Amino acid sequence: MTLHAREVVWERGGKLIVNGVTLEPRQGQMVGLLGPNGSGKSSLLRLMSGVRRPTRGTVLLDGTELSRARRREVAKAVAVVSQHADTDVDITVRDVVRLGRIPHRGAFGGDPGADEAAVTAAVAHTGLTGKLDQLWHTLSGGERQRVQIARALAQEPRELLLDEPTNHLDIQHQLELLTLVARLPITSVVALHDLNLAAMFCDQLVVLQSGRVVAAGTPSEVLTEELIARVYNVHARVSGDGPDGRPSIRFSPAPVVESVLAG
Ligand SMILES: Nc1ncnc2c1ncn2[C@@H]1O[C@H](COP(=O)(O)OP(=O)(O)OP(=O)(O)O)[C@@H](O)[C@H]1O
Repeated sequence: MTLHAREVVWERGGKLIVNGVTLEPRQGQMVGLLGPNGSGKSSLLRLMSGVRRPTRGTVLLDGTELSRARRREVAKAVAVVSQHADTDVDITVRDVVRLGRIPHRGAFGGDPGADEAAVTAAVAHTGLTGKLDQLWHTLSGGERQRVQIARALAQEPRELLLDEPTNHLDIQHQLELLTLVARLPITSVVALHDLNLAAMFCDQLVVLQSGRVVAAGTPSEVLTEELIARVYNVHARVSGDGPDGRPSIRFSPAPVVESVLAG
């Protein structure tokens, strides 16, 4: 069993932002959530993490509706890395990563040895060992993103929800992060904009458009020239010469409108 969304609908201001989405990742898989800006990826992740409740449909954790599950059990099982984590408080990298251990603390405290081991491993995996005492607000955008990922890893979740985790990272850290997530023995759902990274790392892809699933399957099944043209409105060449024969996508520049060039 794992974290499943069944026919979820989320309505705001009379608009169906998520419109009947079913997402049932298999245990241990990495599922890429694709779609243009505003297609509902972040909203769906918020429904799956329990931050928002669906208007209709259900999100199930091990078969129990998320809203009925015990908060601590959800917090232990599901870790979230959202796009816009920020704080003005003077807090160090170590403090932020330690926040991931809160769900593991019972009424009589947790296991300090296990907490420290989880924090140390998470920090090492994300290449932050030298930065433990640095203040959060002095970090670069990419370093902050890695700290949030370290916090999620320190939580030792079974399910990991990541909203565009690579958007501030340089190419080395993008590849390292997705390699790490792909190798973790947990289920992950990752919203991504980079179709080549999605093709390279994900087991399954789900494509949203206007809140609906318009394609789902393996990267080779989903990432076709026809789908990319239809959903993203761009021309692309797709070949099978990515790593392990996965799709590799080469985009054509967009046609430029003369009036834009004229300023
Ligand atoms: N609380 C809200 N109230 C009203 N509209 C909302 C709310 N949250 C999101 N939306 C709208 O829902 C749509 C989907 O937003 P969402 O952030 O889920 O898209 P996304 O696919 O993650 O986009 P991006 O790729 O740009 O991050 C957008 O049009 C957004 O303006």
